[in-house]
Amino acid sequence: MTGIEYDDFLDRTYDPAATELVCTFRIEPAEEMTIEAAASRVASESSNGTWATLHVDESELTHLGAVACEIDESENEITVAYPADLFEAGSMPQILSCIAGNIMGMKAVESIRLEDCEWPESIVSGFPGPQFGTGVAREKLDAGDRPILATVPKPKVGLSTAAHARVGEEAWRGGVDLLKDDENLTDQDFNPFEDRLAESLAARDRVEEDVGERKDYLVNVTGETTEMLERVDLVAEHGGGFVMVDVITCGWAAVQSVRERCADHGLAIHAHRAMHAAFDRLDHHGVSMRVLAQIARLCGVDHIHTGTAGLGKLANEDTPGINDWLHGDCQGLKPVLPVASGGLHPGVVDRLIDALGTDICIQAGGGIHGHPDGTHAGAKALRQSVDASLDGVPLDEYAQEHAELATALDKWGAETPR
Ligand SMILES: O=C(COP(=O)(O)O)[C@H](O)[C@H](O)COP(=O)(O)O
Ligand SMILES: [Mg+2]
Repeated sequence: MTGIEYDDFLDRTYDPAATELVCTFRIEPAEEMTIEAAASRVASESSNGTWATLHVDESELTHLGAVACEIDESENEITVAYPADLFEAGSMPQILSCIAGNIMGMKAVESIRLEDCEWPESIVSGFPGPQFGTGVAREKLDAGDRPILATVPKPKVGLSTAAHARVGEEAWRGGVDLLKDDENLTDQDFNPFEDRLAESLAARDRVEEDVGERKDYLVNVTGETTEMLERVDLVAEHGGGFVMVDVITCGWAAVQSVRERCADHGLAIHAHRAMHAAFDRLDHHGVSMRVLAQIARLCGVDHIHTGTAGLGKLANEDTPGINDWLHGDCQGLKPVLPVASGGLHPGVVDRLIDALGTDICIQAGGGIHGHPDGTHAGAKALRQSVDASLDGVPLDEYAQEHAELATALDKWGAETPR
């Protein structure tokens, strides 16, 4: 018989093996508890320990205990190494039930935030990663090396199917690459899914024919999983190239199913992150956007929203740092295209590209449809602001020869909205 206690999960001299999943947490220990004691409880509860000392027959036990191995008292940061055998291959729900499960509500910590993960090959190999990733700019669209431009019709819900498709057509003709549904538009009576899909893709085909640039539609397939897979099939039947999924509200298991079905059809996945802030907005508790983006990449989305580096309407974590991770190597997975969205308009595009580079998608709703001369002019203004930024011409100078941009700058200046 052997006893398993909290102390067994702490070893400050331990050097994690390359096969282990290494997680960084920020923790606030409970009152009168040392950070070492709290760290060992985190490692214990998230692997194979519990609150009581256990007595187990060694011969019947696989050693799967995690080790709290680094503790930075000044930052309240701890590192925990998890043996690969703790995890079921290719199951994101099971991984999260370990590393972001009970520990999030454990009384041994006042608060706990999963900040970052280092994903070993042994775990990554169980996941597909993106099918296209940043390659969509050239494989599915004609964006070349410039940022992909996308727009979401506003109001976000309530437009009829015909109005929605018309707004999309105007935006495509004005120069955006992608029409996108909003996160809460799925299959409601005022704008049914299949009608919207058919009408929008018919409009896309007309525009492609006329302007000679490939365009596409990020149609929101979000729903119950079986329903969602049927919607994915419909997108393929109607000749679409992308689906959009609200990945946090659907859950990662559903995203994994959608990824598999999308591979059958060669469809790319645009990940909207509505509800992410419930996990990541507080800097001392929850799961960071960095980790959510990592999970999304493993599960295989091609685009994911990561914020605007503070230039939009929503609070952002470290957008440049997250984007660097999405663009960088992760055990050979394809890179993911980061999407900047939420309160963007032509007047902030130069600073956005300075902050995030060109390998991004720039998505604007109000910043296009709120243009005083309407959607077509708004789309032209956004494209002009990108062209000016890539040519290194100040926006106000470029606006002297580009009326749509001039009107947008008159309206919004370079302000960051709230
Ligand atoms: O509706 C919009 C953008 O509309 P608008 O351009 O009118 O603000 C997007 O759903 C969110 O901004 C997503 O934000 P994030 O990318 O931060 O998840
Ligand atoms: Mg939205």
